[in-house]
Amino acid sequence: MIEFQNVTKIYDKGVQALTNVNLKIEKGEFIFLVGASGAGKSTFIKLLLKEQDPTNGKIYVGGQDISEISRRKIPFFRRSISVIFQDFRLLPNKTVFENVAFAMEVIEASSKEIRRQVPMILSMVGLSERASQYPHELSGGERQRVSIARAIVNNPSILIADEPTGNLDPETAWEIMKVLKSISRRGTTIIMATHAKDIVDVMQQRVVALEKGRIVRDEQRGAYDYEN
Ligand SMILES: Nc1ncnc2c1ncn2[C@@H]1O[C@H](COP(=O)(O)OP(=O)(O)OP(=O)(O)O)[C@@H](O)[C@H]1O
Repeated sequence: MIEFQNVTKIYDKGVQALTNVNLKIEKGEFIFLVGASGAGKSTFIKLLLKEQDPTNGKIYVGGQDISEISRRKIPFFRRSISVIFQDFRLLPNKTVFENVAFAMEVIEASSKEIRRQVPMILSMVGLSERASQYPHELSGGERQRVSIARAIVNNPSILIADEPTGNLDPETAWEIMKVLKSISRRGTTIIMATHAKDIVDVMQQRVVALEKGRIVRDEQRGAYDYEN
């Protein structure tokens, strides 16, 4: 469902962030993207989201060459891929319910659909009791669960998690991993960029390692295998 074919990205000023990257990711896979700072993880994610264009090579998502998506269709494309971040990025003046509902309002879902869908997703991430609270009234783990709820409420086929446990203590990080795993079991493809060695080692998922812009390792049930 995702395929990088010989993808190279050279930024202005000549920085070569990715070199001849070839990678196939099937629907529903859970992948850890690892590598030292500057190895090219964020570039990989930006190319996949079509925030940047590759200098060379092709990227296919759901069988479509994403370089051929017209400007007009980019918003629809972006709906199929959601992202969560280390710093949650919630709207501070909206409640938990409203933060999640907002993602549906943006795509013009009806209020009936919103009333049906948001409670269901909040229950999935274990936040039913927190619906009317504001982000500042929540723990870090709860905030990340809100951001996950918001990311999946419109049923994306791909969820990108960019260092999602980076701001969380180990126990809370594991709670978030359980939530991500349960989402992946529903068929959502998950790509998680991370430096969290413990998590990668215990989860035993596919590990793709980047080093200086090249894929140096791609293992099923892999380990982190790096010094942080
Ligand atoms: N917009 C840009 N313009 C020029 N160079 C860039 C740009 N973005 C990233 N780079 C460079 O490309 C290389 C890869 O960076 P990238 O952000 O993809 O790495 P990363 O693996 O995500 O690192 P981190 O773990 O620190 O987030 C680095 O050398 C970086 O300095």
